[in-house]
Amino acid sequence: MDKIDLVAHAKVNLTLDVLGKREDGYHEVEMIMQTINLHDRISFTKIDTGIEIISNHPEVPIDKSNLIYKVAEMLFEEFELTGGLRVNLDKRIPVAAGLAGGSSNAAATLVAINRLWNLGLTSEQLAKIGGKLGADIPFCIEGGTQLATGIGTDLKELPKCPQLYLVLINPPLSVSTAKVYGNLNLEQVAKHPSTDKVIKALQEQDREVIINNLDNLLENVTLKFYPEVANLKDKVTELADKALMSGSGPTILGFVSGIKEAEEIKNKLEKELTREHKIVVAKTVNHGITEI
Ligand SMILES: C[C@](O)(CO)[C@H](O)COP(=O)(O)OP(=O)(O)OC[C@H]1O[C@@H](n2ccc(N)nc2=O)[C@H](O)[C@@H]1O
Ligand SMILES: Nc1ncnc2c1ncn2[C@@H]1O[C@H](COP(=O)(O)OP(=O)(O)OP(=O)(O)O)[C@@H](O)[C@H]1O
Repeated sequence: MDKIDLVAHAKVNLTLDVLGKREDGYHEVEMIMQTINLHDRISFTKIDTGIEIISNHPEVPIDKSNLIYKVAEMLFEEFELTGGLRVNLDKRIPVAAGLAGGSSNAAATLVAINRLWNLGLTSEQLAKIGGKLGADIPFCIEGGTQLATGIGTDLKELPKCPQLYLVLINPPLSVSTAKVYGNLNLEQVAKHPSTDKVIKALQEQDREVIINNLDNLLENVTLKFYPEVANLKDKVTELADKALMSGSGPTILGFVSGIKEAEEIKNKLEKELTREHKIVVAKTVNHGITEI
């Protein structure tokens, strides 16, 4: 096999709790991660030599700083692979949005190289390698609905989430995940997410309880530093059943009961917000990286 085409999905955090800070600067988290249908398409082709990235998105680096490149380079060295790799990235997931776009691309690269070079690695082994390059990468491989603990790389499969519909609003600003974690003062946090309640609701397939308990502790930092994100959340709160920030932000998610409601909010916000806002209707899916 010389070529493989993969779909790399975005993720949202249904809950995101931070339990403490570790000595290495990273934070202990507890979060329920969920894959959504918004995705990039990536084509991987074996070539004679080198790692080449072609992308349709001006904000995505195509040099060594691309997570795709980092994963490929790491695997080529670790497994002494011969030949090279050309990667054609059709980017649809907004960049630096809190949707794990780069991490998902990295997860796809692990899956692609494993298949193209017949490495025979299991998903768990790929996740372990991916975790060295980014905390969200292991989740993106299998995706679905999972509980992530440790720095986000210890994963436990949860009951599948009942289908949720949402509208994503990505405002035109980049948020640094490191800056958000770096400015978190846990002593000032009044309330932590009810992760256990959401896990129980997943077991009982109770959509209403899930929606009512969606919660992200990092909103304490991002909404404070970026008032425009706080305003956007207020706006979405008025329109959707529940508004929530994704990851470290700045994307705001509006959860609704169906696709029609999501489309209505999208149409309304497209008239009210500047054209630089990316607005996408999405739904939850139960799988991670998939072959086209
Ligand atoms: C915010 C989330 O996206 C939620 O899923 C993740 O917790 C972060 O995942 P990520 O972007 O893949 O994170 P990484 O690329 O590994 O780390 C980026 C930066 O975030 C901070 N970081 C990340 C994860 C973690 N558990 N504690 C942290 O303090 C560190 O400063 C790190 O330098
Ligand atoms: N394949 C990639 N796709 C998108 N961005 C990438 C990629 N590789 C490296 N980057 C860099 O990573 C930065 C963060 O982009 P990304 O879309 O992964 O953020 P994110 O969705 O906030 O991630 P997370 O939710 O995991 O914190 C970008 O500004 C970009 O320079």
